[in-house]
Amino acid sequence: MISIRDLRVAYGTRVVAHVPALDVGAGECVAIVGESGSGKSTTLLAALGLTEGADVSGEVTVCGVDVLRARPRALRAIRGSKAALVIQSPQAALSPTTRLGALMRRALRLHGVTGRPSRAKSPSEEPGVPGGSPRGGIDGVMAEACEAVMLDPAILRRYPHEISGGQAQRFAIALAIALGAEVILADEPTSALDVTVQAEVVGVLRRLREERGLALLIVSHDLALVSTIADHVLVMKDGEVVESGPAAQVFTRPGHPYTRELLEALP
Ligand SMILES: Nc1ncnc2c1ncn2[C@@H]1O[C@H](COP(=O)(O)OP(=O)(O)OP(=O)(O)O)[C@@H](O)[C@H]1O
Repeated sequence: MISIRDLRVAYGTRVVAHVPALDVGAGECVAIVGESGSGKSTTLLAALGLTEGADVSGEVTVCGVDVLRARPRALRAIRGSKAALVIQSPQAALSPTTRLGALMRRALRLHGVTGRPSRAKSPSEEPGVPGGSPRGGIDGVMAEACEAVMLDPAILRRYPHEISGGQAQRFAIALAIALGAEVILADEPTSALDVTVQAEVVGVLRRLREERGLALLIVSHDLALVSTIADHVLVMKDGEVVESGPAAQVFTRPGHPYTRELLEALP
C-alpha cells in the first residue's frame, strides 16, 4: 500500500529526511520514531506529496500512485479518500461553525460516497464500509464509522469546540473509515489524549487494521505506544534512518546506540 525507496527531502541545501526503504502492506502497521526534528513528520507528509517548497527525490508509491510524479488530479484522488492523514490537532482543521455531521456528510459527497449498495465492494468482505451499510444511506455509513471508533453517533450533532481532543482524533479516523480509506497516515495519533483514551484510540486502530486490513503508517515519539501496535519500526535521527526492523527485534535487541538511548529513557 505504501512503498518508499531512497526518499530525500531537502529544504534549500539541507536534507531533513532521508529514508532508504519503507514498506507498509495491507493490515500492517509501521511506526517512525525519533526525537523532535528528526524528520518523522516530513517523511509522512512526503508520502502524500505534501511537502511544499521542498526538493523531493526518490520513489514513493501509495495505493498504486507514483506520488512524486503523479498529476495533481491523481494525487487528489488518493488524498483524503484512499489514503487519509490524521494530524496532531484535528480540531484546528475543522470549520468551527459547522456541525461534525454536516462536515462528514460534505466530505463523503465530495468523494462520491452515497451509501447506496451499488458502491459496496463486497458486503461479506467489508461489512459497514461505504455503500455496504446495512442501515443504508449516507447516515448509516456515518453512524457505523462513528461506532467503529467507539464514538456515539450523537456526536455528529455537535460543533468542533464541543468535543475533546480524543474525540476529535477519533472523529478524524471515523471520517477516514467512512471515506473507505485503505491507508491511514497518523502523526502523533494520540498526542492530545490522556492515557486511558490513548489506549482506546490505539485499540481502535489495531482493530481496524485487523478487521479491515487497513495499512497504518504512524509517526510518534512515544515508544511505549508504538510497542503495542507496530509490526515494523524505523528509528530516525537528524534526518537519517539509523535503525529499521521488526518491532520485536528493535525493542528487545536494538542495534543502534540511539535506539538504546530512546529505550532507556522509557519510564
Ligand atoms: N517547511 C520547512 N522549511 C524548512 N525546514 C523545515 C520545514 N519543515 C520542516 N523543516 C525542518 O525539517 C526538520 C525535520 O522536521 P520534522 O517536522 O519532520 O521533524 P519531526 O521528527 O516530525 O519532529 P516533531 O516530532 O517535533 O514533529 C526540522 O529541522 C524542521 O525544522
